Amino acid sequence: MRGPLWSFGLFAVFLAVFPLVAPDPVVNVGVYALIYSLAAIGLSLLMGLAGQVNLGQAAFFAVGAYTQAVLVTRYEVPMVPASVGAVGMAMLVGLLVGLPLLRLRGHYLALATLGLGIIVTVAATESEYLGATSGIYGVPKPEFGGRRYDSAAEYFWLLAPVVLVALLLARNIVVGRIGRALGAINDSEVAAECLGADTYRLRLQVFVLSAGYAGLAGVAYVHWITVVNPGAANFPLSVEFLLMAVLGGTGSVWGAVLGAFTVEFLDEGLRDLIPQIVPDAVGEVQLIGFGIVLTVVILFLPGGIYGLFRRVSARVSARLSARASAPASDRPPGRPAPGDGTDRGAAAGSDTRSSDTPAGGSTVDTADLPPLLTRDGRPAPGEVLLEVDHLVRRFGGVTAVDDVSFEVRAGEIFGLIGPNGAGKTTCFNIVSGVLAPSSGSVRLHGARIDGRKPHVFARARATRTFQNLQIFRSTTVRGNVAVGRHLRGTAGLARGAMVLPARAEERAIHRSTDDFLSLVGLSGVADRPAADLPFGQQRLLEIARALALEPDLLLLDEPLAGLSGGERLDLARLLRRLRAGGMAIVLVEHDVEAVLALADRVAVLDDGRLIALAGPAEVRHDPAVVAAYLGIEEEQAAADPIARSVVQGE
Ligand SMILES: Nc1ncnc2c1ncn2[C@@H]1O[C@H](COP(=O)(O)OP(=O)(O)OP(=O)(O)O)[C@@H](O)[C@H]1O
Repeated sequence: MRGPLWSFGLFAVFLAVFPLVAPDPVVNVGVYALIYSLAAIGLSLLMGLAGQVNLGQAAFFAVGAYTQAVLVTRYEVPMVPASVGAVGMAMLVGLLVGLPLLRLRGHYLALATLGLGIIVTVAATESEYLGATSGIYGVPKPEFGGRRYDSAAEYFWLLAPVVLVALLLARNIVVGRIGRALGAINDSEVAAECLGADTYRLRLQVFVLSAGYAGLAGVAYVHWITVVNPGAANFPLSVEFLLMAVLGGTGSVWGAVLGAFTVEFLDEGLRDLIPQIVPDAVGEVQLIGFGIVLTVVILFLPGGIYGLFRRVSARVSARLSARASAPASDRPPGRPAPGDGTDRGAAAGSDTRSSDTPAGGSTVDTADLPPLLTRDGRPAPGEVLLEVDHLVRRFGGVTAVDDVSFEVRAGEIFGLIGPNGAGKTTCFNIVSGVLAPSSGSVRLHGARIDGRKPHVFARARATRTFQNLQIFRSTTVRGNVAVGRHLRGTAGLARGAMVLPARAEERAIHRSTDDFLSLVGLSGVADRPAADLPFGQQRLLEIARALALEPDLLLLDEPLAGLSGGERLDLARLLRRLRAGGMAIVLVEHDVEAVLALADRVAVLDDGRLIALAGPAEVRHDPAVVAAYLGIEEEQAAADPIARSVVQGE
């Protein structure tokens, strides 16, 4: 989807040369391909980035074309300011449609946009002002500097820079902060939200932008054919845009352009070919052949033409680099120990203010462990950060959380334990906004957050990891951590599209990802696809990604599960250093001994109810806890490696 910048240069050369070498009828098809590619780029952004399907892209195309035609012919507005108005109108309609619909899940947007196409077609047909079925005639060919762009070659050259710029802006959005967040949402909406990505807002922005691209295509269209009629909004054209995006490869801005050229030339070729095979073939019969070819291509090229190109080039470059690095390939990637403080991760902690105040009421001596990720403005250790008050959550007849109350203070590790099905994860889900409570409240930094979305939780400097891993599988290890930096960046759609203003921020994000990866010992695999990591490393990656948010409150759901012995010890040490830095950590963990060794206070849930809340020593001997767990033995504690390491102050 990203595509190197040199490919823009290559494409620019192609666009410059094409009208010189191609015969006029072919250039004419090329003009349509360029016009439609603008609408397809918008659709591709919407489908690939926002994961939404629009079956009425032609409606926005028609809104752009009609607005341009009205402004130019009825009000004599010059072409360029009129274009701004036309694109703005398409975006406004996109905003009005998207505002209610993007709140809904499922395929409502696709259905509603299908309806929008019909509404625009009928409205244009019935409106005398818009010329009814005949449409609006007499839109002039563009004229700049006394030159009229009325031949196919001239119009092609006029459009080429517009398409190039549109392509470049779309590409910048894809590779920047907004594209990264939307890609993460497609992989795991809940995880992206918990890192601060506001799904609704981001999808709405892309939908409006996509409508703007279609509006621009409408402007280019109406100045080429000099007339617009209700057919501009019809369903077959929307399907054609859809085919361009899918055939080229959804989510790839390059794919949209490839798709537009392929569909237009296929269309043209089939128009000539099919009458030779079926002599009386007209209109729709020709389209059957068109449909068959497309179906075959889609069946055998699920990633579209651009996907095929990427797969082939990835295979070739993998072979070349394997050949080049054959002698050194046996070396394992460098992998510093998690939280050992000797790599760049130490810098992430050491360049912030040092803290000499360990957790209030800590049972563990952390004086020997340098604090990590301290930050100015964080509540002082011991101050209440999270207040959970009489929380209840029912699922039908099951009360998963039953009147649970507790507080978590800055600078403490708070254990939340209980047998299977006790309600621990449900508690996490409510606190982090993934679920709304049936009753009760959650306050963070004193403000109520229950029932709000997870991105609100993240904005309040809190985040979480997941019992069932929620890795962003379509990106690299580093890409995952970069999403964790979403709220530490500010580049929106507009600034992200102009790559230069956002460049400094992107560089800073890139650099900081190394710091967070080194905290969990994953620097050596930073550029590997996240999906390729073994389970334990994926768990560590989720922790690094959560730390990238620099939270005041961190909820960890079974962080030790799947880790090797060494990794568990390293993670335990990392958590103690984070606590020393003033972070509050809530730990849900089945390894009870590890929790009792690490935590300052422990809450025990059983069957949704809070049966104990005290220091680890008291919890260990609490009769209700002992009954729930069928006994917690002292010998077990002595044998537990994390417990031993804590006692020894390692
Ligand atoms: N979405 C849901 N729909 C229906 N029941 C649910 C749902 N989520 C949780 N539950 C039920 O709520 C109860 C508590 O589940 P929860 O996952 O919170 O427990 P837990 O303590 O995290 O368990 P474990 O340690 O096994 O992960 C269980 O009985 C579970 O079946």
